Amino acid sequence: MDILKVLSRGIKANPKNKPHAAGGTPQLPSAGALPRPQLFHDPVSSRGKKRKRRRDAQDDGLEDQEDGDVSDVDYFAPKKPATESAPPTEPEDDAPKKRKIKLLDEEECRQMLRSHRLKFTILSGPRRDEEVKEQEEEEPASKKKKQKKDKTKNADSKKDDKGKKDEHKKQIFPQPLTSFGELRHTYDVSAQLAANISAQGFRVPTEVQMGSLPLLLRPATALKKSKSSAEIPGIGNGADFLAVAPTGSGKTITFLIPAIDGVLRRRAEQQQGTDRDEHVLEAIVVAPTRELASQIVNEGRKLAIGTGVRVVLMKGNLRLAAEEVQGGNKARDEEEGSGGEEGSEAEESEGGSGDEEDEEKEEGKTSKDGAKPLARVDILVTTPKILLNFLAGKSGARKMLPSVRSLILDEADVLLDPIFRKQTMGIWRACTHPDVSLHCWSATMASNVESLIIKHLEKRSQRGPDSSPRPIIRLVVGLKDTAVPNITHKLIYTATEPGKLLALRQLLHPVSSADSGPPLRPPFLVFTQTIPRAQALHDELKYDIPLEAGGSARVAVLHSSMADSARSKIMARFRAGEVWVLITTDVLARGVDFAGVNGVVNYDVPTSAAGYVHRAGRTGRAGREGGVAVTFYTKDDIPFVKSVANVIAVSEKQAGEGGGEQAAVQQWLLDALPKVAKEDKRKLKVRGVESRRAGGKATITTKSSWERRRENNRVQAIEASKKRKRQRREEGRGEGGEGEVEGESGDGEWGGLDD
Ligand SMILES: Nc1ncnc2c1ncn2[C@@H]1O[C@H](COP(=O)(O)OP(=O)(O)OP(=O)(O)O)[C@@H](O)[C@H]1O
Repeated sequence: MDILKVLSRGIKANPKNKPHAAGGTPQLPSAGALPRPQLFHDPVSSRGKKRKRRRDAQDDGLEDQEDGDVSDVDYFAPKKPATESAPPTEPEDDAPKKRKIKLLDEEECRQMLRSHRLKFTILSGPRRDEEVKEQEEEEPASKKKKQKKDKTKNADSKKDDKGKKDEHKKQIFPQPLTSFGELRHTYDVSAQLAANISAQGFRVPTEVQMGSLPLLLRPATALKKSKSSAEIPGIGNGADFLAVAPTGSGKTITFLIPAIDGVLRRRAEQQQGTDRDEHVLEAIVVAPTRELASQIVNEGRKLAIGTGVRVVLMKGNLRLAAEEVQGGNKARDEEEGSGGEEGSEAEESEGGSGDEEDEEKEEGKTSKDGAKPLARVDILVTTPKILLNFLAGKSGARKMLPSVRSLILDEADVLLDPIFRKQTMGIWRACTHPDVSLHCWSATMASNVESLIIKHLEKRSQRGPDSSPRPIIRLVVGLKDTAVPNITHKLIYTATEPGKLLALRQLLHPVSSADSGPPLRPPFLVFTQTIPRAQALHDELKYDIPLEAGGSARVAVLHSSMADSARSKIMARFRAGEVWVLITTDVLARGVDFAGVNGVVNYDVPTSAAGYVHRAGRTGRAGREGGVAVTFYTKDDIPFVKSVANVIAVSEKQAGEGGGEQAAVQQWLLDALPKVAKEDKRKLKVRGVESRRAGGKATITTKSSWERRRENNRVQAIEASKKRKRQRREEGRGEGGEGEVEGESGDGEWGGLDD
């Protein structure tokens, strides 16, 4: 069925839209035939060396397939849930045999990393011996200075800190992963894990995979050819890691592969005759919403098929192996953060509250059933609060998770934002293994969040002699972190709210609206600021799809105050292509991967630049081109639209389309938009545009307030006229039936207009 044709509801076909008008199979842009998962591949001419294409990589046949036809890939197929019992895709014996691969020298690494816009920086780390000496010599002097000048104390220590950090901020050039085949040959991952990765059908690693996997799997091998790495103390113990990479760039498998590999390796080291039934909780992945957590579990299970590694979603009734300690950490909790202080709207917008309510209900069941057997878990995936509830324990006792070696924060910036900070820090503190590593992932990372991570990691590394010192390494993919370079952006001004709804309808019926922006083809996501607005928009749009095309079932709404089961059903229907227009709040803005989504509509402007990046990033996944993000703004948004306009301008620049007539954001607009004060930005992030909060202009309708008032007056006038008629009739009856006609004119009907 031609979706576009049906949606156009019989309007004459625009000859410009030939393929669809002709009734041909629609080529849905985001499901296009040539997904290039790599976003950047610049020619690098510096230092006169050209990138060599290695023989070994060609042998794997992976690079050669990069440009192959993948039109057979069905992006609308529902995501297959991974089941534990599924047979291994490739038995160990049939897995590719290991081959030795020559490592690139440092200059080759540098060239290749630069060409893919990968930048590794050491943010902090243990000092070299000579540095420690130097610092000790300086210390007494700086102490005196501190006592002397109380006022300048903070400024001085900040300067010192900055100096120290800068000293350590050096770049490194680890081996890039040029093909997935290298995981087995060079980085020694298990044959089964390698087979599971290959079964996913990925052909080339994305940039974040290219950069991170060698370093996270085998840091010693990844840095073997790097002369500068000899000067990085502690690198042999691995690294705490921060990765900032574009939306849809495959971060999920990038953190899951090392987590699964870590479990398998330790098993192999500890018990030679591996007992597959013994499970020790080794890694925790924290994600902000239930939808994202379930998706990660599903991805993890696909990678873990046949390895014996159990990837489990945290539930309220799950009992984990934990160590109980007396006395709470209340004081520290309070000191750490202001969890929840930002108010319910912010929690809703990030999916905090709704999930947690459901989880709390489940938790109720747990407490009655204390004797449940321990869950068999190697890798736990959780939202913050449900795990924290488990850890909180009763009567002052607090549970710790000493076996956890790796804490992974997906969407780390939001997990360390005040909304979730207290909960996330609580989980981090419960991971008491001296060598626990922290890996943070996101498409956006504000500098204050990065500083917070560094501060806590540094504090932690000073804890005691048991912990092995290691550096903190940051990887940034791309020129700037706040961009979505591979999609088309549109910023559309409508003077009023009703105008916005009309414009959205035109996008739904693109044939009739040649100049209302790019045609949007279903499926697409529509984001609103609040739950009431999402519901109201759903009410407005649900009858827009004709019955013969599926009618109201094609439009759905999903938000955090819905029951968990309803949310899951809608997710499944959207993934299966049954729902074409999904109206939602920021609960689906982060992490959720719908491969076939062609467009994103910001019906309400996102409340921050990061918010825009994540929403827009729901389309154009894995480098697919053709995705469109349309953002509407009205008068009310003008004070806040600059951050979104900036992201669009940067995205176009990264894509090499900056400036010119075609740019979605012209320079004059950037210049004209007012700058937002810091305090207003903060308020906007927390509360959104004030007038759209419930009680303000939460209602969504095509009618202007003037029209609505006129309609209301008309109804009242008709009522009044009828009443008068009745009265006169009664009076006439009393006075002999005179005067019935007089006064029955339209005067009454229009009389209410001036009130
Ligand atoms: N090497 C690859 N080649 C092609 N597709 C890939 C590759 N790696 C991952 N993918 C696919 O890319 C899509 C996006 O991946 P993923 O959800 O991990 O992105 P992400 O970086 O976490 O995005 P976000 O920042 O939005 O959370 C998924 O459908 C995944 O299966």
